[in-house]
Amino acid sequence: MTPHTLRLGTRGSELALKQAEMVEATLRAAHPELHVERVVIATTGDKRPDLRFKEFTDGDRLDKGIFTKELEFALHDGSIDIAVHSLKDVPTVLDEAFLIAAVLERAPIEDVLISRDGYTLETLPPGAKIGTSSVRRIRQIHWLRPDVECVEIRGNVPTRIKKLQLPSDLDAILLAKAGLVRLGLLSSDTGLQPVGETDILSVPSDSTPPTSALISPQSLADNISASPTDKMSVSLPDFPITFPAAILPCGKFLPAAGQGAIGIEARKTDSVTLAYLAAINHAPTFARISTEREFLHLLHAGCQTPIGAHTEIIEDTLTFTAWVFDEQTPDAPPQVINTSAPLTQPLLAASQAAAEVTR
Ligand SMILES: NCc1[nH]cc(CCC(=O)O)c1CC(=O)O
Repeated sequence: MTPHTLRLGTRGSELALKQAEMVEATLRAAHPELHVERVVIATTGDKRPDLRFKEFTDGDRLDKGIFTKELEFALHDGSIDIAVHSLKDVPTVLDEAFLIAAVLERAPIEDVLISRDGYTLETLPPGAKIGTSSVRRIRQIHWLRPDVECVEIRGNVPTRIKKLQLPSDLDAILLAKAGLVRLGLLSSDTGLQPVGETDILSVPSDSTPPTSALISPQSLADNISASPTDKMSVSLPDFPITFPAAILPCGKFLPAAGQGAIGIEARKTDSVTLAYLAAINHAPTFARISTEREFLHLLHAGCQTPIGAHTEIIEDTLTFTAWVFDEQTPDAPPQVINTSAPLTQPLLAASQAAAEVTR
């Protein structure tokens, strides 16, 4: 019998191809008999790297699907069976013929500040210029550090990193940790060690004081602010400069809905494909992204709306935090919303949160 072939549509960026590879590997592991064929499709967002996000319009409305539309055309005409997306780029309202049928296990969801001089959000000098085109990142930066300036940049992940090279008027850029990890560009700074390890090693073996006495409050503070989990570096192959990178913890800086998740879109009527996908879906990730995307949907928001969203699963409970910035009032602080719901009811955490938003 000839094996069943599943045609997988993806964008052609380095990150998209990496993510397509991950989906292919997961499908093959679950279905060794399946033949997966890759189809690379350029999207409007890829074809016009010169345009700013605001300049993509569909009729007179902002085009929300610049990285997804062409993949959906191919799903429609049957030239592909599944479309692989960075879920945060996928509009929350899909064509009624399609659904997000599965997600892979989520990567880290944080944003990362990459700079030439090893800045953190706190140590950026006044007047520093930060490259990002995301309204969510711009509003959070403006709120947390009104004295620094955001500058629009576009391009794929490596292109943006290279924009930090001198002569550049950028002091830092913001990117998602997920993309850096998937492209293998992020590494821990080896000079930094976790709290405890260095101090304990320096103790003579014949004395055994309690470990707490070995670490002064100051060294603890230094270690916490420079722990290897939040101080890292970014380097590109074939590029001479390594840039320091600071991970922005989710308690301080909120990611986008769906950040770090890879979504697989399929035709609702294609039961054969849906069965293949059901077997690879990562249920906890699916619950989390369902809350995050439903919240945006209820607020009629897209990826170009200034909203930060963060879910966590704690035992059988899904907790949700959202920061909603008012689009009309650039200096206003966000509304901060916290809800939780049973893990089995992710949409409830979203509807309760949406009901709390006043506007
Ligand atoms: N809008 C671009 C985009 N879409 C997904 C990612 C990164 C991977 C992810 O968040 O899943 C990026 C780049 C970035 O924000 O740094």
